[in-house]
Amino acid sequence: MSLPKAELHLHIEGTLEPELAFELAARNGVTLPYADTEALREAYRFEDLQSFLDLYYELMAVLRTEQDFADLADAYLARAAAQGVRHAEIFFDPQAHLARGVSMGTVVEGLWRALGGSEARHGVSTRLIMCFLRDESAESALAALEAAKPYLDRITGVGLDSAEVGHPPVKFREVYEAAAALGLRRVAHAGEEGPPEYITEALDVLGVERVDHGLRCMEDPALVERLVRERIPLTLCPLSNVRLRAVDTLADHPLPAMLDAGLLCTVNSDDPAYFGGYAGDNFAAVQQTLGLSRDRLRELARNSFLASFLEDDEERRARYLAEVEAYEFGEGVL
Ligand SMILES: Nc1ncnc2[nH]cnc12
Ligand SMILES: [Zn+2]
Repeated sequence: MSLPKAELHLHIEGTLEPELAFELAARNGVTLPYADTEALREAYRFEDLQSFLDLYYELMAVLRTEQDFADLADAYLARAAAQGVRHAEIFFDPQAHLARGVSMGTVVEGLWRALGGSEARHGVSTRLIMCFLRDESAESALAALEAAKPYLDRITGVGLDSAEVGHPPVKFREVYEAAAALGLRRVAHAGEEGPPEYITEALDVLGVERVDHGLRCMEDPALVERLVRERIPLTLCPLSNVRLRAVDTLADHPLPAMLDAGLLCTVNSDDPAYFGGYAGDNFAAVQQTLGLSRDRLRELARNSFLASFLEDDEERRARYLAEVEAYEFGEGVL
């Protein structure tokens, strides 16, 4: 058995494994500019966030039908379940699909085909969070929010992702106000490549309840103190940080210092098909390389459920938390 955990920072488009990419390309008559899965994997050497995003958006061309999105999400849920994920709050990037002529309905209905059966098939409860692309305009984000209105019973919240530097949270003030008025929960990527000020702005201007990454808060002690005091969860993604060079090596990752500072940290996979591992792989990597104790690992698992949007199902949250406390570390994968 694996350590029970919630995954709170996961881009469903970032779970597209090379094998599925080629299968969907064949199914949809799309030609990929790579000879085979090996050649594609060769392209997974990133300099920074942008070099990853270029490939991430390019490969989305294979996602065209409801069934494609269902197959993508079902494959993720199977992998996540095998690594102890009991609850997943899943990001998707509607603007990247709308721009290719794929409708919001196709995306949401397709994802829902997998998410709706996830508890029965995989034992994983789910939530869906639509992200705005911060390198696109606020008007484009508002149009995506408008297109999502018929599907709001399936969408728990909004997020903000894509190229961070030069696109501060304040650009999306009105969009987040509109999302809040619709009853949506709010999160945003901040402090991955961008400065600590973006984290403060996401909290103060966008009203986010959780910060995705938030790594660079460590450059500002007053901000760390505030995040600790207000119990703001951070969804860290250690293997992503190494692959996108937010840290030099995993051994340099500030996770232990962040936990020592009292921050409410969680460990997640971000875009596991591209960054070398799913949720359990990220836990195993930080255990092995950063030497986290079992108490720390249990704390990370506990935090993941505390930080999750399970307010509408506190009974379930309590059950998951009890599973974390009862977990016995052994030979199994984390
Ligand atoms: N790590 C990341 N940062 C920003 N945008 C993303 N979109 C997918 N993965 C992302
Ligand atoms: Zn992310």
